[in-house]
Amino acid sequence: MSSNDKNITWHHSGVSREARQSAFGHKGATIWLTGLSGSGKSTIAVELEKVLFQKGIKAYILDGDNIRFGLNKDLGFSASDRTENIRRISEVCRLFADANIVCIACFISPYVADRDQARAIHVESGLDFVEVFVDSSIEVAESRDPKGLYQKARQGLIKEFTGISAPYEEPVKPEIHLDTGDLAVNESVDNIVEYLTLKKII
Ligand SMILES: Nc1ncnc2c1ncn2[C@@H]1O[C@H](COP(=O)(O)OS(=O)(=O)O)[C@@H](OP(=O)(O)O)[C@H]1O
Ligand SMILES: Nc1ncnc2c1ncn2[C@@H]1O[C@H](COP(=O)(O)OP(=O)(O)O)[C@@H](O)[C@H]1O
Repeated sequence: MSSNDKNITWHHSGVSREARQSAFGHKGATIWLTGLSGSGKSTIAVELEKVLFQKGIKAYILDGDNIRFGLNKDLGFSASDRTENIRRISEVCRLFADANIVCIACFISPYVADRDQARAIHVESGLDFVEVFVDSSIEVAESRDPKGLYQKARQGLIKEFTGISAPYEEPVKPEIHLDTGDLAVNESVDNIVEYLTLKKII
């Protein structure tokens, strides 16, 4: 069903993107962190948000666990629920980026097609989308196990757990690839900040 079949109309803002960029002194964008549970997405996001904030850049984290407390509390971890989770999040990220915020999205987002769709809706709106592969081996992620979830998954207490009993499709061509088994948190953050600077997003 097209939008017109539903009798809905797109309303345009009276404030241009250029005016927002000029007022904020930087662009909006979505930094999309993808990786296994325990790979370091949230840890890197928190440090990145602090660094950006200290530079006067408007940044905000959207994190998988948090979003699942509210907006997506109706969704579980089946493949179709994960796809719907990422679809909704992608739309929210687009709104943040359009509002000229640097939106830091931390979601396992295990499927290439879902991440490609997230990228596509940004590109069609003329917004930057930076895919960051937060890469650690399953062994490293499991040894960290900050929430004890791998242990529960191994015991069969959590079904469809990513990396154990559900798939993770690695990014094909991410803008940034961080090996968190090798890089310290501040080095990962520096990598992202350097990229944003190079691309004149900040
Ligand atoms: N079955 C299963 N598989 C993976 N993760 C699980 C599962 N059940 C609960 N959790 C917790 O949910 C967090 C992942 O949510 P996401 O919204 O990022 O997942 S997804 O992108 O829809 O795959 C994930 O957060 P992170 O550890 O920060 O990645 C877990 O805390
Ligand atoms: N180099 C590193 N980069 C990121 N996290 C690391 C690193 N080394 C150890 N850790 C630890 O690994 C855990 C990663 O957990 P978290 O950030 O919640 O991952 P995710 O959000 O991907 O599930 C944290 O306890 C963090 O302190």
